[in-house]
Amino acid sequence: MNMTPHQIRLRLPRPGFTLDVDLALPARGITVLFGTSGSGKTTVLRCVAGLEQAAQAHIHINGQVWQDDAEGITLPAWRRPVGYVFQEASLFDHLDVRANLAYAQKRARRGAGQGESLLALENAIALLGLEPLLHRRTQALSGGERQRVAIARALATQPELLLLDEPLASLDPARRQDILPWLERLRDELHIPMLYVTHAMEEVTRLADTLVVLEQGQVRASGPTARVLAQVDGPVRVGEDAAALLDGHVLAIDTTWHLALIAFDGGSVWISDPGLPQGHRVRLRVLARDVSIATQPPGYTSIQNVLPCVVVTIAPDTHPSQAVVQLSCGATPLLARVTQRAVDTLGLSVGQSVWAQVKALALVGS
Ligand SMILES: Nc1ncnc2c1ncn2[C@@H]1O[C@H](COP(=O)(O)OP(=O)(O)OP(=O)(O)O)[C@@H](O)[C@H]1O
Repeated sequence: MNMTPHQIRLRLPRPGFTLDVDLALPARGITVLFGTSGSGKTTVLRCVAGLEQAAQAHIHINGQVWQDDAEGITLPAWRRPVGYVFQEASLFDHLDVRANLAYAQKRARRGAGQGESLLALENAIALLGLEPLLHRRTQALSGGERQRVAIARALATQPELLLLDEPLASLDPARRQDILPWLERLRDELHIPMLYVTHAMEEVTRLADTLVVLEQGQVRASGPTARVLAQVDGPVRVGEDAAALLDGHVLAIDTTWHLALIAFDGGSVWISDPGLPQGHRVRLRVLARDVSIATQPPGYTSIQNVLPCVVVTIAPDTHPSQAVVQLSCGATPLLARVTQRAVDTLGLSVGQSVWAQVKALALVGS
């Protein structure tokens, strides 16, 4: 993948809080900024958009300098080609969906030809599936539909970077489930990077290609999501939620038993057939509590997935009876939560070859 340089370095001191981050965004895909309330996530987005002035900033996006204090360059907010999606979509209520989008398209950045900007509008409508809604009044939209319009509106301005600040936070759980597939589609199909703020673990595991964990204005961890989540001493290993990610694709479907075989870098697992076609990309969240360990290949077991792995680390868990074992299955990290007694009786040690057992029914593909 072409890793074009999108560099964001920001320093902003405030009383009792200093933002100090250095991020290199991949050319495309979703980089999630994750962290507790007050860790500085929104401030990063506001500084990048030019809505707030960092004391020192170096923001280079797609080969352009948006801000470089060492060079005395600061583009005003209105000249930065950025799309911004907020928690609440503030649409014009007196206009229908198409008119809301057309208004944004007219504001498309200078230099873009009329044809190019109309194409951006039509692409945004298609990407967010808005054709059936184009003539609806915005008051007649559900919360999830409003957010899809807000995202399309941001894309109609032909941004080079899309900023999304907790776009699902104001939606109820059912509406959130409706919109997640659209965000997955953006992640897979958009050719610009997205910086996405959330403190919801489900959005991290479903959407993030790259994960940046902020704590009190500082970057505590960053990197490919699967790697950051699998750090047993990392900031995201939270209680019952400790989990690893398997990024794979549908390799085969067993129609007799309604199972699908998902291949990932290091092996394959059976899951209940999610109804996706062969070759479709699938991301699986594997909770540490659903993984057990055997030191011999197990026979006569109901467990459908037995993966040869190597023990990478063994760390204490939140309760003294438990341990979290980081395993590597080929190139893919896995986590297993087991009892300290099991670690002792099995004589588990770093570097040992073991078999991870994962129940097929514990895995849900998306
Ligand atoms: N305009 C402002 N002036 C001064 N301090 C601010 C301002 N906006 C935010 N802060 C403070 O800066 C810190 C970071 O705030 P920020 O809103 O970026 O955090 P966040 O991670 O986005 O939080 P949340 O998840 O609650 O939205 C907090 O301590 C906050 O109180």
